[in-house]
Amino acid sequence: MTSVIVLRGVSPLGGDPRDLVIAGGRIAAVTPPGGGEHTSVVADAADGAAGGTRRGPLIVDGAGLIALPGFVDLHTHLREPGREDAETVESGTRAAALGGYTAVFAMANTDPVADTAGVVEQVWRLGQDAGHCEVRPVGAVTKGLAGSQLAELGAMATSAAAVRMFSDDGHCVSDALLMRRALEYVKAFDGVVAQHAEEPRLTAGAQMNEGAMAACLGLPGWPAVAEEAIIARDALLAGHVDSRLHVCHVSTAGSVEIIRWAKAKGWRVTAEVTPHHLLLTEDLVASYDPVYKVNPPLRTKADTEALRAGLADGTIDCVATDHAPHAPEDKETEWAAARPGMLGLETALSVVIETMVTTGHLDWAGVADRLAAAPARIGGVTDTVLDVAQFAQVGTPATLTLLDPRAQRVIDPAGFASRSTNTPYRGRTLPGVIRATFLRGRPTVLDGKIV
Ligand SMILES: NC(=O)N[C@@H](CC(=O)O)C(=O)O
Ligand SMILES: [Zn+2]
Repeated sequence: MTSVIVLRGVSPLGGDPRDLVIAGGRIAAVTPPGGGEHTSVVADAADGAAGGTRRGPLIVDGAGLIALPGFVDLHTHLREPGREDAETVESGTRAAALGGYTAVFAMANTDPVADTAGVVEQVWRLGQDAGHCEVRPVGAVTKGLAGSQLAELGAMATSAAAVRMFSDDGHCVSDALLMRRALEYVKAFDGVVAQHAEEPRLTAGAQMNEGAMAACLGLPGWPAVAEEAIIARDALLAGHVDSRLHVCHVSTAGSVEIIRWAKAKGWRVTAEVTPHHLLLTEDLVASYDPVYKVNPPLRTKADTEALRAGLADGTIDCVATDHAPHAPEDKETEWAAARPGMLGLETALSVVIETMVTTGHLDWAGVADRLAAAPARIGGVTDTVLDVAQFAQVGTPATLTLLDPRAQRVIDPAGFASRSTNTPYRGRTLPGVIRATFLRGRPTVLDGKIV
């Protein structure tokens, strides 16, 4: 594979077209778009950057494509070890690269649970071997996700996987003292505790959002307050011990208000929203199709609107997919028995365009911040720019994705790289197609296909 690449006529952050020359894993030159006799200028720049060895750069026709920094997903379930039938590190990171991602945080609710240095190192190594994107393992907060004893946080932080984010996701750390201790402990290595905010006593037996729709469908409700009470408590704890809290998959308007309040206090609280909570609402549950079953549940239109506004104004820092693959026997069953969770990696950008760009909530620089720079800051990812203003400048890492904002596609999981098919968007036409992804100057996706 050639080490010099020229991206011809791409629009960084949706701005004026440029030729980007990539060499040595970084942006080596940025020039006005060439073509014709300008080719040699670009090729010369590439040669210079490559140390004078002419190997013939790989030319990528980027006309009409927008270049954004590679996306960072703070919330991915890769299912390995334990449920390799639903997803593996290899298949999940392929899905990630095809979705424009260059780094994913692999959640700890595997089997065995990622609560020791051994398991997080195993996942990290599998990610290195697959090579489709960076894999950053998330360590469990409590042993076995059981919520009673802290896991070996320090051992995971100092392991080869260098864990910085800890979460019992799938479960809430509901014990306030344990949550306080975890927040205090991770300060030693600038870690962050990512909370799945769900007061379990308020959600026992819950099957969907609590409200009129649940009453109508005869399903036990999952009230907004079960999420909001934990977020408020944890924000207070994070403020009290001056540590970093990250709130997973925020789903209610009230949660947005609480996070806005916590940030105004100056506490170190960050938050993510999933694509599905930006787009989908609880009425879909009327079909009783378990593809719409997810934790936290799909909420109301008013909630989606508050989430969009919160993401637009930065109250919610970033988008995270909560990519949750499930095998057919766990998902394609009756509603009450089905596992919660939906796929996200291969459709996230499209849903963000549909809900945030088309609606005028975010421009492309805003998308770059919410999908790449902000999660990189929260997770401590260094290959992605931490400030979108630094993107596509000479010397910055060539970790980026190229997308066609005008192309539409009909979502069909048969074409997904994921091993699972539980997408709630099957049959929908959505905008935006990823054409290429580069990780430190190396193509992971070209022409919409894994390299
Ligand atoms: N979101 C879900 O509905 N499910 C996730 C767990 C989680 O993120 O809470 C899973 O692991 O399947
Ligand atoms: Zn969760």
